[in-house]
Amino acid sequence: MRERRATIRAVSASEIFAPGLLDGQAALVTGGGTGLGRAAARELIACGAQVVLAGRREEVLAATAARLGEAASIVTGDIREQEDAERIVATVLERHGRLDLLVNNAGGQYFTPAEAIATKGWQAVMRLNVGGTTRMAELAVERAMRPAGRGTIVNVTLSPHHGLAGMTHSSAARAAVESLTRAWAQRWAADGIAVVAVAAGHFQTDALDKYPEPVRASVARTVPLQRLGQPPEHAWLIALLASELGAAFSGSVVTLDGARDNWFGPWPPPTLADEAGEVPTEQRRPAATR
Ligand SMILES: CCCCCCCCC/C=C/C(=O)SCCNC(=O)CCNC(=O)[C@H](O)C(C)(C)COP(=O)(O)OP(=O)(O)OC[C@H]1O[C@@H](n2cnc3c(N)ncnc32)[C@H](O)[C@@H]1OP(=O)(O)O
Ligand SMILES: NC(=O)C1=CN([C@@H]2O[C@H](COP(=O)(O)OP(=O)(O)OC[C@H]3O[C@@H](n4cnc5c(N)ncnc54)[C@H](OP(=O)(O)O)[C@@H]3O)[C@@H](O)[C@H]2O)C=CC1
Repeated sequence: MRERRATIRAVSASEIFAPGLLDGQAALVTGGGTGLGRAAARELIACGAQVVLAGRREEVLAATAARLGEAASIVTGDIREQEDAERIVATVLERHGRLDLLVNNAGGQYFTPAEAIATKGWQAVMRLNVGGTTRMAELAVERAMRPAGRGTIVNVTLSPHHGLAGMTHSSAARAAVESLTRAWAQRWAADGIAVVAVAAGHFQTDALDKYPEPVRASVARTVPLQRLGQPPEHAWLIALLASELGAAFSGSVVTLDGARDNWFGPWPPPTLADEAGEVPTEQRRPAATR
């Protein structure tokens, strides 16, 4: 069996963790087809886990799974919808009979001044980042982790510790996820479940292409390391938290932001505002790709 796996292995061994760190584990990564989710899935597989990638776009998930090999499989669904979320968790259990790790990675927002956020836009960001994250966590606990008496939930958030003046909806949503992480860690401790949040700074994924160019250009220069985070660095932290050490972090928010946070300074940002004080906003994704 070992030999067979070696011949069909699509993901090379972890660069930093011992082989077999996560052997036998089943993981669910929401938003696993792209960016940080894809990198996490790759590292979890490199450490021995079986990984189910969830998201709304089948072609994106399928392309990633093809690159990751047979330890990866996909399930489509929208985590904002209860039926979809239930089906996602049920699919993991049908395939693997267990769910050891939920990486609650699907999330996002758009960049715009607070006063320009429509009620519907505020609700859209809350439904995804707070509602979707909560729904997935509760389903994973009820259907898989509590019955098994073990499990780990990693909530991927973006670090809002200075407040996100250009994304106030996400600032509130991510702060809520941090608070929920602490509360869930207490609530589910007796069930053997660890809950941790990873508060990320700026990582070089395709998703950053959607932010206004002047914003992107200025960011790397303001990180002490003078560079953006790389997805494998984020993925290594996810794998570490999936290991036995994860339990010791339960209730913690681990900040991985190069000491930059996602925001600092006044509004409007002097480097972005034009003479009238206007700041570039974000274009919407074309409907077909949303
Ligand atoms: C280095 C660089 C550093 C850049 C600066 C700092 C970056 C910090 C680092 C963080 C990086 C990341 O998080 S990177 C990850 C980014 N990835 C994502 O954001 C992907 C997921 N995001 C999304 O799907 C969307 O942003 C989200 C709003 C959450 C959901 O969109 P949907 O269209 O599905 O939402 P719906 O429920 O249909 O509601 C749509 C309503 O939302 C509002 N709305 C949605 N997009 C809008 C937009 N662009 N401008 C205005 N309004 C918008 C409108 O009111 C819409 O109503 P109508 O007008 O009536 O339709
Ligand atoms: N890149 C960065 O610098 C940072 C990113 N983050 C956070 O990390 C996470 C991943 O970011 P990143 O990889 O860069 O960005 P992406 O936009 O590539 O990732 C978002 C993923 O979530 C999926 N998704 C979005 N909405 C839903 C939904 N309603 N149901 C199911 N899946 C959904 C998307 O797939 P699909 O559209 O097919 O559903 C996509 O795969 C996000 O939560 C992001 O906010 C935090 C800090 C920094």
